[in-house]
Amino acid sequence: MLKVESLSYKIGNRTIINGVTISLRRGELLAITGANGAGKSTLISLLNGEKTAASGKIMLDGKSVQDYEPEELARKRATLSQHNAVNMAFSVEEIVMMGRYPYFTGKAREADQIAVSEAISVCGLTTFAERSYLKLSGGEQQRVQLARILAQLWDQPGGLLLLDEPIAGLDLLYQQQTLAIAKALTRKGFMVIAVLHELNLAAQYADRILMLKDGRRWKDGSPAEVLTALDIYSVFGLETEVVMSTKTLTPYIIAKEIRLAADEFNSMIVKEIPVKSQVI
Ligand SMILES: Nc1ncnc2c1ncn2[C@@H]1O[C@H](COP(=O)(O)OP(=O)(O)OP(=O)(O)O)[C@@H](O)[C@H]1O
Repeated sequence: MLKVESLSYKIGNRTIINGVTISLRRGELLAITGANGAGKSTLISLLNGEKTAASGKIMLDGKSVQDYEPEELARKRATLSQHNAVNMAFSVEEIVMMGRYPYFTGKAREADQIAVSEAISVCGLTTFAERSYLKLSGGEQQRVQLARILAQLWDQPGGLLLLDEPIAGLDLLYQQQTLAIAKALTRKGFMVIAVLHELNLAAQYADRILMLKDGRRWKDGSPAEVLTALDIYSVFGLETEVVMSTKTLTPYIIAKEIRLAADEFNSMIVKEIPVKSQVI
């Protein structure tokens, strides 16, 4: 179980995350959503230990994350980040094997090889295994990174997967496939937290949604509780129509088209921005 209590984070005088509380049980998928700059990635960085909170507590399976040995934590918690800088020509298999580094020193064991090959196949990458990571498309690289973190927690049901925009840049099939994998993992007992901008996919796959606004919890609950037209307008400033699917009982969001008349468009252009002249 993950228990996050009153987490706050500041940069200078600005509070980026303000008293966020999360409670997540094994087998649950929580989607975090909110406008650009709301603090979603910062919250993921606090949860994965990349950033340190100014105040608050993060408890994983009854123990503060600060009290874990780094390797023990790496076997319980894995993160798919938005930015994965790889500069060397590793193969797909080698990148996925990096997920197993917390388990061995020197030579990978048979269990590590199995975890890597199974994670690769779940992510539909079997035919890519030998290819150079650097020569893959952005979406393909994203799938390799997903396979890497799956390999990391492969034999650790109950582990926590933190996914920061896991479907950004993926095609229609792999968006669904990625969230289906996340959902299937929750059925095995994993906990998943995924930052998602696509509200309809969040409604389709998440058990709960945490909506953030300006670093604070705006609302937390089932997709039907959180994704109301009023809440979406309050958080994103966008008018939508929310239709309830009678089959799945999940909300479906249809954004109202924003039509800009010529004069409205022109009024958005700020004229006479002072341009710094170059002194030669
Ligand atoms: N290093 C930094 N210095 C100053 N401000 C920062 C820094 N990193 C993040 N911020 C600010 O913190 C706020 C939250 O950023 P964060 O990346 O967490 O937002 P987000 O909700 O993930 O946004 P997006 O949907 O655009 O990815 C933003 O206003 C951002 O400008």
